[in-house]
Amino acid sequence: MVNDEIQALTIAGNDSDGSAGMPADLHGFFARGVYGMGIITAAVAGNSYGIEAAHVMPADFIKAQFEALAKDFKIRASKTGMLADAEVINVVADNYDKATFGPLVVDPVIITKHGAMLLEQEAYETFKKRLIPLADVITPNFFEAQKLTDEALDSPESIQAAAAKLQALGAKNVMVKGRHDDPNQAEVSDFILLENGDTFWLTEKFVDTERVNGTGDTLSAVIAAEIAKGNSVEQAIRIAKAFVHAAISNEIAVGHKYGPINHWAAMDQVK
Ligand SMILES: Nc1ncnc2c1ncn2[C@@H]1O[C@H](COP(=O)(O)OP(=O)(O)OP(=O)(O)O)[C@@H](O)[C@H]1O
Ligand SMILES: Cc1ncc(COP(=O)(O)O)c(N)n1
Repeated sequence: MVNDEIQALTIAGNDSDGSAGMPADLHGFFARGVYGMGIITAAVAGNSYGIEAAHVMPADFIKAQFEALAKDFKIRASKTGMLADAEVINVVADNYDKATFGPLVVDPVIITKHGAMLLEQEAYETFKKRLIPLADVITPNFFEAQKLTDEALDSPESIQAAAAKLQALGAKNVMVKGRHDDPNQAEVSDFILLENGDTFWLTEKFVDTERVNGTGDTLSAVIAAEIAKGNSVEQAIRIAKAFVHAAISNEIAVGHKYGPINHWAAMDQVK
């Protein structure tokens, strides 16, 4: 049998409530017509109120997952999510071979919207040194871009400067996601710096909802899925932004507090 269905991989943590981490990534892959695989790095015990406990996978087990996949599949693009600590970052960087796993989208998962730390502070330098140089695309949110660049992001110019710094650290393409923590804001704008130096802003209406778990996970997964399908990085980013916006704009009633986004609606609305 020919091994030619389009295959993509997420290297991420599982969130038990399905709203974020690997489940959100796999929903994103599925919605974009790509077969999804997952190397699990950690698991969190979470629900729509927050995260209650976390467990990190042993490094040799993470390595075993890379080895198992490398023997069998033709993966066209991958993404990273929660990496937890320096040991996990090192094992991912040691085993990430682009010829086998394709271009890499790095979503620097550092802290959840609701304040749970998903990457140890001692691991930031390892993340910069080992993971950012592997990134074909990096998608920090506002807070993560500040942490990784030591820039205070308080103006469009400072956001552009932070993106340039991340590119200087080795990421080919950079998407710095805009703030969305003011209920009175009208829009959310993300800044994109491409490998060839081109830049643009992507702006959408701010959606005032608490159901935004897994937005960043889904965005980076859809970027990986679209790259796997052969789209350019710019096309992949534009599709992912439209997909996540549609998913945020159509609430679903799962959980009592901070719910997941709606991948079904996005699947119908974004072709
Ligand atoms: N309330 C909102 N209204 C409109 N767009 C939003 C809203 N929240 C997030 N976005 C958009 O969703 C995308 C994901 O960004 P976000 O900043 O939520 O990622 P993140 O914080 O990394 O997410 P996660 O914590 O799930 O990893 C971006 O394009 C962002 O502009
Ligand atoms: C395993 C895992 N990975 C990533 C997130 C980010 O999620 P959020 O959308 O809540 O910030 C999460 N909550 N859990």
